[in-house]
Amino acid sequence: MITLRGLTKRYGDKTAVDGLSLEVAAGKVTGFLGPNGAGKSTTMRMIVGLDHPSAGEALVGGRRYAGMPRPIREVGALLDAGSVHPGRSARAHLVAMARSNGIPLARVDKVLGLVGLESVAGRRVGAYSLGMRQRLGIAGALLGDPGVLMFDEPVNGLDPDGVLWVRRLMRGLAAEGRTVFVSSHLMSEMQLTADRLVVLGRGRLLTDAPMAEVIARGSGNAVRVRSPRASELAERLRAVGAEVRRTDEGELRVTGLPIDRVGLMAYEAGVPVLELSAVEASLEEAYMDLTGASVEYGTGMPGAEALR
Ligand SMILES: Nc1ncnc2c1ncn2[C@@H]1O[C@H](COP(=O)(O)OP(=O)(O)OP(=O)(O)O)[C@@H](O)[C@H]1O
Repeated sequence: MITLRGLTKRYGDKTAVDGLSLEVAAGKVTGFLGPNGAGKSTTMRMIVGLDHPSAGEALVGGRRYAGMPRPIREVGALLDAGSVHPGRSARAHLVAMARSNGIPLARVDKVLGLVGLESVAGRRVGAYSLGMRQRLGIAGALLGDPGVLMFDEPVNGLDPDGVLWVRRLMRGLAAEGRTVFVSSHLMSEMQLTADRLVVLGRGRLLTDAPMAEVIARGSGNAVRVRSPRASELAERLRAVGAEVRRTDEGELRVTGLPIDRVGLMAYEAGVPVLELSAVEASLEEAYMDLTGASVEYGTGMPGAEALR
């Protein structure tokens, strides 16, 4: 379990992490989300003692990282896949880590096999692709067989096969009772991987809740209806209190009315309907609703014409 109590990090007058208090439970995958610069990496760095909190504390299994005699046996982390010396081989890197942490060398081949790097383990890491470096970083996190694992953007640079592999790995580690804390900007992937979500915005906690609850709170559940007389239908739907948005020429997104009611109203009004479908709420929409006001480096969502 990871426990954060009033965790705060200031850089000059910038507060990167602002009074964060929460618990990341064992036996679950907890997704860590937030816009660029929200403070996710800084939080993870403080958990593994790479940054010192300006206030508050971060505990793993009730203890500070700095007080652990063999820390990588208790918490494994992939924070920056590019941090390995490029002249070293993957095996040499893992052997050095194992030696300095009292881990049997047999474990090196075990984790190389687990991440699928055994055939290239003797090659210089400098010649590795981004995806291979990610796999090596994951191998390093798993080396000490720790009960707590943290991954900062683990699927960054991985091909679809690698993304699926990471998802299965995270789920498997949680099923073994480990604490898995993982950050990502890929909402669709997170929706498939995490049980619970922690969302940050400008260093502050926006949400700490089960995945299903976060999605249900979003405005994603809706009805899509396509009609050549969309404006007329929109007017009728609004008149009974529905919220109606035009998403495309002749296409409406309706919230606040069940799908049958939308269909019946169109029928009663004699408005032709070309498509009527339920839109499943997605994490992406719920996330956008949650973080809209916290995006620091927003683009204002330009259309393609603005980029020409
Ligand atoms: N060493 C540092 N010195 C000064 N400011 C820093 C330092 N490290 C991080 N920051 C600032 O702290 C804030 C939080 O950064 P952090 O990297 O933790 O965010 P993040 O949520 O991981 O973002 P991203 O999704 O872009 O990786 C940012 O505004 C960043 O510029």
